[in-house]
Amino acid sequence: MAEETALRVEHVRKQFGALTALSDVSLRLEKGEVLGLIGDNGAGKSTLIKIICGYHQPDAGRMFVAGQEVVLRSVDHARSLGIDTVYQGLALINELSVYHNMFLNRELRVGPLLNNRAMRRLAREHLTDMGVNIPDVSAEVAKLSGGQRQAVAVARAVYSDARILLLDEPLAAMGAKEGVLILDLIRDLKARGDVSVIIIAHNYAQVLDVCDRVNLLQHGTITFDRRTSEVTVDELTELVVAEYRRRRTGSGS
Ligand SMILES: Nc1ncnc2c1ncn2[C@@H]1O[C@H](COP(=O)(O)OP(=O)(O)OP(=O)(O)O)[C@@H](O)[C@H]1O
Repeated sequence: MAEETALRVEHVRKQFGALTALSDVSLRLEKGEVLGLIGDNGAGKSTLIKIICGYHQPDAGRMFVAGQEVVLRSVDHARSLGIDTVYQGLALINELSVYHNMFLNRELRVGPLLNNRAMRRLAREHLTDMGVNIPDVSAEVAKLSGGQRQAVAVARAVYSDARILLLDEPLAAMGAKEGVLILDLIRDLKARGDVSVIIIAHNYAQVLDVCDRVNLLQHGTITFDRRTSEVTVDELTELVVAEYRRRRTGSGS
């Protein structure tokens, strides 16, 4: 059978000086799947995402992309393998237009000149394709709402042929309306079936709403892996709270 697992992480460990951020993390992401990564503050979620996107190198462990083992040297290297990340508020250049942002570092040209007309048209088409409503792609990104900015960042990552998309708290600090826009975008991606997504989120209701599976990261390892159809918000909350209580009372893990 063809390899359907988009990403496999095996026994990854990451140390920052004396601090063990990840002790032994293994996870898998199936093709077309949306995986929610949850865990308390400081559990190591961002560290894991930064390893998968090539920003940090792990101290131990292995990674496989579509069945092939990879040793990521950098974010660019990961990107060349179709792994792209969207960080909250970090992805775009505010002073540039929506379409310039979408073609950043891969501008279309006619000879030495920028082909603005083609970039505008393709940006518009692509955003419409993804169900993102941006009235004017020539507008500066600074003029967009937080949700629209996030949507443009996701669209850019997808447009760049990302096959594995890592969203680090895409819904944080967002209004209800903007949150819905991003959730819809993630649903559209899921419907396409060729992009696999890992989302870090603190809102368990949203995780259950949009993800196929959820992984809980606790004391440097994945302690819970379940299909979202088989778990409730209360169960997830209880798992995290129980761990928090254990730590506070010092009764070990
Ligand atoms: N570059 C770094 N240098 C030193 N320590 C780090 C570094 N990055 C993360 N850490 C530490 O590693 C641990 C895990 O941090 P990480 O940001 O991965 O957690 P998180 O689960 O994403 O937390 P949050 O939900 O609060 O964003 C924390 O104790 C953090 O202080």
